[in-house]
Amino acid sequence: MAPSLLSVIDFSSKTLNPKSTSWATTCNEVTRALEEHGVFIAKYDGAPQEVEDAVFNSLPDLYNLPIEVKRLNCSDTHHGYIGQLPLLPLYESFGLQNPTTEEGVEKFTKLMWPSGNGTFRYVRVFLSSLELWMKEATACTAVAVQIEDFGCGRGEVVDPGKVKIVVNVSKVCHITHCRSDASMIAKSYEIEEEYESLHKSMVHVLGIQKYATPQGNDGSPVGIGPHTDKSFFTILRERQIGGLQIKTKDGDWIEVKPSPSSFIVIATDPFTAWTNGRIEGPCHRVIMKGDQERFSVSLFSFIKDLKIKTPQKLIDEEHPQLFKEFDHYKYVHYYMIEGNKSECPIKSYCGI
Ligand SMILES: O=C(O)CCC(=O)C(=O)O
Ligand SMILES: [Fe+2]
Repeated sequence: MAPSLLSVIDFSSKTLNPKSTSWATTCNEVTRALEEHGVFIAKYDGAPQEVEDAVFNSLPDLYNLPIEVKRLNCSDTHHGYIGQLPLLPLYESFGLQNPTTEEGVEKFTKLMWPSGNGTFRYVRVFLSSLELWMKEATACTAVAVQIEDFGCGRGEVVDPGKVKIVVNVSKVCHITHCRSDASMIAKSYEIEEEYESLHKSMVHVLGIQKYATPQGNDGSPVGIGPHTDKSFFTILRERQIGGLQIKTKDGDWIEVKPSPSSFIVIATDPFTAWTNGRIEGPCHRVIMKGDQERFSVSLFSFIKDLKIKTPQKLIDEEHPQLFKEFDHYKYVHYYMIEGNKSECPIKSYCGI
């Protein structure tokens, strides 16, 4: 196992000041980390510990429900309940649709606990703090892509003036929670226009994963096997157990060390296509060790009713277009049906 070289980037609100040069530096760090490993650790203390405890403490209750109740969580977009898979005996997961809305969490809670569950509602509180941050993180990535577009390479100092409009807008979102300022971006840069429309078409699913401990001495420790994510972006939180491993471009596995107030941000297949291959979704897996079961929650974003298209500005003679535009849900469906047999499903699906 290679030592962990993953970047830890501080997103706590004090350092997120769009007027300061530290914001532009953060954007650069994000780009570099994502270009290198497709993943980074985001320090963010905006989700209060009690809320997080409430969320994770309510998860055993969810998994202790009878199997026929768990199976009530079905979905036509492959985000229902998964469990009892002979090839993945340790793994179970739920997909909670629209988790950042009150209705989404309410609907799921009623389905699982018709007479209510007072604790589970904290999921929404937890996610609203996470969602604010996620807006910043994805905006930050868009800014980073844009910086590259201005010809500023790795490690160079970025002129903050160039990223001002985008940065200000994302901060406004952070404060007001609204996106009425989109036209500002649309006027400025082509890539921002495309990013904005993607952002408007973004929906979320909360993945709630449980990994049991391996059975007996010869039980396989594989919680979930090597895969790349099919969401547009993944933000993951786990509970101090460890076990997530990321494959580097050299083929080594890096263990992601659990740490408090941290989220793991993972690029994905659709993100690879959107950035014209600049940022690749990394292969990752979960290997269980020790005798504690493991829970994790992941905020997966998806693009609905709008094709994902590489921004024109990321295509030139040096960077010819690598992917055709595609529908995100059709790609997910393709993956579930046949793409999972391919070495690189996004290339097989829409590669040029
Ligand atoms: O639980 C984890 O740490 C990873 C989960 C994961 O990779 C996924 O759900 O796609
Ligand atoms: Fe994953």
